[in-house]
Amino acid sequence: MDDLDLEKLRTPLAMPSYPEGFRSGFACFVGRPNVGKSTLMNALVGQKVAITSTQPQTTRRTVRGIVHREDSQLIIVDTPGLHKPRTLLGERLDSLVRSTLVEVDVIGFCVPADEPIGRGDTYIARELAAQRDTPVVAFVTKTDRTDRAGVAKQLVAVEQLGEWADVVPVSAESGFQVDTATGVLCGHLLEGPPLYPVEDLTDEPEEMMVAELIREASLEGVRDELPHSIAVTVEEMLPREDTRPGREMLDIYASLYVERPSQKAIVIGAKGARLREVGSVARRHIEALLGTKVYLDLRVRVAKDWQRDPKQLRRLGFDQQT
Ligand SMILES: Nc1nc2c(ncn2[C@@H]2O[C@H](COP(=O)(O)OP(=O)(O)OP(=O)(O)O)[C@@H](O)[C@H]2O)c(=O)[nH]1
Repeated sequence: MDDLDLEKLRTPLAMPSYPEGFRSGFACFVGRPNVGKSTLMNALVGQKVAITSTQPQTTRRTVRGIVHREDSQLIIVDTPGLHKPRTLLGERLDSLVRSTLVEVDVIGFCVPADEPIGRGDTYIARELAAQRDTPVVAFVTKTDRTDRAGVAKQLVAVEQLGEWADVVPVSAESGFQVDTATGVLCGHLLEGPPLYPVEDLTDEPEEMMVAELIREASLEGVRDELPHSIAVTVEEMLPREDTRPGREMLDIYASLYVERPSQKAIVIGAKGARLREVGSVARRHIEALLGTKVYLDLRVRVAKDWQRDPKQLRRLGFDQQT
């Protein structure tokens, strides 16, 4: 325990062991609205949907789901811009979309089996062709909505739209080829360790996410002074009672732990100014991610040398990763 390397735990969150040849990485789904991206993603992820912002890479993205397999871990990221037809079908893809397409290891391009290919599909296909460094798997979705001949015809049509690493027919509704879809995507990941521990994300994904957002905000500007000394726990997350419809509010009580009183002073700042800023930045991010108004009660506590104390580590949620 004493030799626990927290840096390692964080990026990536370490798991005890993983099989040789294990693959891990990121994917995103693109396609015009209503083609079944979200449904397919949920089908791939199954029960293990986890919304989190914990981000082993440099740029923060919202993780929509994580597919855990024995031989691989596929992390599906969400790109807000990809869901906005105006952005996607407009004159250009915005930079967020472009940067996501470049950052992920594999892109899933969705075209429904039961609709003729239209301008929207062609436009996206052209844009994807420009992503030369990232493999694109084309999915012909909603195959349950047409017959075999219809699916075959659409497979040919999609094939001709661009240079795809694979073209896979799939139905999220019936489950047809869902495992194959996962397998094909995972086949494009690089060898590497799991980036997220299974239990953490399935247990309390939202608390984890909130804690991570607070930790991120608290490190802003003091990374050099307090590189690994801050841990955050979320004590309680409760919907506020007696709110009027449309004015729902989530009360979040969180503690921010530092190791020494001197660090506490840094985090709090002169007359509490820094802590207020941390709270307000974190709150904005939490609200954006959870889609609800948030009241954030943030306390700074000193947990003396928490990095060296097994009990403290357990309390701060690091025990499962050792
Ligand atoms: N029959 C059938 N319906 C599906 C399937 N996949 C998705 N749908 C339906 O198609 C509609 C659109 O699915 P979504 O997953 O929301 O599509 P999307 O591409 O994420 O849509 P946007 O969020 O608007 O971009 C929903 O009504 C789904 O229930 C499928 O495999 N079979």
